[in-house]
Amino acid sequence: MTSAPTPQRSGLAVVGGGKIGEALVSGLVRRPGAAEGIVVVERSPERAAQLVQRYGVRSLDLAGAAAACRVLLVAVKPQDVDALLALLAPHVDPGHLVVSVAAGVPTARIEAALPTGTAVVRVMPNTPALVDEGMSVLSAGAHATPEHLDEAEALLSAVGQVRRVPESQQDAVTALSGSGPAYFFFLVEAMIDAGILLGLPRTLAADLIVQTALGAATMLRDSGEHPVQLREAVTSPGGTTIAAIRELERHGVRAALIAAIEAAHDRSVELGR
Ligand SMILES: NC(=O)C1=CN([C@@H]2O[C@H](COP(=O)(O)OP(=O)(O)OC[C@H]3O[C@@H](n4cnc5c(N)ncnc54)[C@H](O)[C@@H]3O)[C@@H](O)[C@H]2O)C=CC1
Ligand SMILES: O=C(O)[C@@H]1CCC=N1
Repeated sequence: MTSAPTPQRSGLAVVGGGKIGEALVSGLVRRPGAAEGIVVVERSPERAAQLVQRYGVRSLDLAGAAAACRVLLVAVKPQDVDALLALLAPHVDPGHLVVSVAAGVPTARIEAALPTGTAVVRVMPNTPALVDEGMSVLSAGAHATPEHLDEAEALLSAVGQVRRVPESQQDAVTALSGSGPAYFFFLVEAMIDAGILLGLPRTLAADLIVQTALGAATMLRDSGEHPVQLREAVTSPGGTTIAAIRELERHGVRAALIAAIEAAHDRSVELGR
């Protein structure tokens, strides 16, 4: 008996057009001609219409998207993944690659809900994909080949950097780079508040801090120096910076950051159960 031929498809379906779904779509459509190959599947019709209007992508239901697209990118909340996979499973065949960005959810749980042998790649992206400065970290499921990983990497490298890790490291990755942008935004927000306390206009305080964050991030990336060296270069003997650093240490900011990131890791593990 010969099995039915696997359909040849191209294209990407983003299932779940929320915050990260939009960040990925917005970056991916910047490639010339890409928008016509991108489909969104969104539970909310209003949200679907918004994404179609903003990015020129198509909106289809799950069956239509699975028929049209090779890569099915699952971007719903971890709590909604099981319900979604139950709806998706009847439409998945060996010609598909399923990519999940759901925090914490192991590839084994996704594979168990889909036809036996389905190729699954777990990815932790982050929202700076919106500006092509994303950090996406990939892990292969049991049936994903190096070619599947290459395919997922090619997709995500359009919106920033890509790394590969064993899946056992994904909860830590989620806590660092997945949630990471929020920590920096929080820090920036607090620093702007400090400017307000010191009597600066809010717009000036924001301009000073955003440019300082950008400059510091660029130095971290490009100087080849360790963060400690860069911080020491700012910290003049008997000066202003050491007065601030002493307060940061006195308030346990280093320990607070470590504890916060550990809490994010633990929540990722919990979401995966
Ligand atoms: N927001 C972020 O920075 C990141 C989020 N993630 C992961 O991405 C996933 C989505 O997160 P967000 O975008 O923040 O959530 P969100 O709540 O903004 O978006 C989820 C979207 O999925 C849609 N949806 C739910 N069930 C659906 C279904 N059955 N069919 C079609 N659409 C459906 C919802 O209407 C909503 O628009 C989560 O699993 C999260 O762990 C991963 C990395 C970063
Ligand atoms: O907060 C969350 O659960 C998601 C996963 C990583 C970033 N946002």
